[in-house]
Amino acid sequence: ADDLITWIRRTGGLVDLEIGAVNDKGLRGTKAARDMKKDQIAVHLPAHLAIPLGDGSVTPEENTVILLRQQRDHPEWNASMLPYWESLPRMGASITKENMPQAALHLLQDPVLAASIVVHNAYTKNVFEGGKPALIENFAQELPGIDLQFFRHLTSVVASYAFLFPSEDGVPHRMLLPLLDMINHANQPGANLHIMQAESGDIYAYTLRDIRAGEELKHTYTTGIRRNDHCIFHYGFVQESDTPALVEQDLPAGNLYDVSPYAETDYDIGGPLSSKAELQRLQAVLDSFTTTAAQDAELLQVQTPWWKFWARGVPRNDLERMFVQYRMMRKEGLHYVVQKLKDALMVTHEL
Ligand SMILES: C[S@@+](CC[C@H](N)C(=O)[O-])C[C@H]1O[C@@H](n2cnc3c(N)ncnc32)[C@H](O)[C@@H]1O
Repeated sequence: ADDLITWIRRTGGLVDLEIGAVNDKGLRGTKAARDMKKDQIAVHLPAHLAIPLGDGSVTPEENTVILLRQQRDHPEWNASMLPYWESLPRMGASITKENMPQAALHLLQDPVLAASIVVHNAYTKNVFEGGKPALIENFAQELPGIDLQFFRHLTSVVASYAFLFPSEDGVPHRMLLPLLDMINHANQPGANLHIMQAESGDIYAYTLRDIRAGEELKHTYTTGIRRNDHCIFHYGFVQESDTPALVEQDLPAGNLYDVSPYAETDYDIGGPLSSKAELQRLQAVLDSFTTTAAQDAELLQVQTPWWKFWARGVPRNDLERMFVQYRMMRKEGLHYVVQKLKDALMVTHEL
């Protein structure tokens, strides 16, 4: 952390934050080093430290090939970026759709999300094996030393660490941004930082409100991850929310790639989704699970006796616990909305 911060300062940047563990699981993130006022600059990253990748439509696999070629073709630049490469997560520490282990996917109790992860895993492998000849025909020949496992890992990092910014030509473009990619995500209104690119190309992270020393700094990632199915798929984590929330695919017109135009408030009395048909649809989703939210909560209890580890369905590591937590929170969201709908339909005498 110190090397990275020193390097950025030495190369013309400004850093006014700390890097460290931000929760009891040791998640790495950033914190305010002192009390900060609204509109203060926490990081100024000079344009020359940004690593440009493809435009917004380019896949993480293609961006990874772009990055590997850049490293190979510009050895001096590659060496100068060493503090950044060293700050990136080691193999096994970044888990997303590109490299998520498949054996435990059934714990999600979400066949659509599980299948999409399997398909994406296969796509990454296919690119590595030359299935997209226009991109790269033979990894071993062109980029010796890069095996499938490393390609999956780097693609996962590129997918979950790159930033997407609007540009003057109207085509958004992606970049890797040292240090700024250590800042974790929060949905609005939980974020306290905003990251933007100035006309000069320099990038700034500035405070959205007053922040106390030691508070974690968070910004809202530009890849939409408001809901947990998107969050697991693209970033490999789940977010807790104050009120139980639905996942994207449980909302009409929502799926893993599209954001639904609806939200929980649309189930309020008189709202566009306040109907008996919606109640039946959501109740059917809830009834389709093989465990209840309460049973899931029990499985997640930390003091699981060792002998229960061998019982079927008990999560045995952080990834498995996250999968169980995902399905538990999904059910809680469904319960919450089903109850809300029942109340609304009682009032309007539709139930
Ligand atoms: C751009 S990185 C952020 C820095 C990262 N925590 C690290 O140690 O390098 C994105 C990754 O951080 C983790 N992450 C980001 N926001 C999070 C949050 N609110 N809760 C838990 N993990 C989060 C996820 O693993 C995600 O894929």
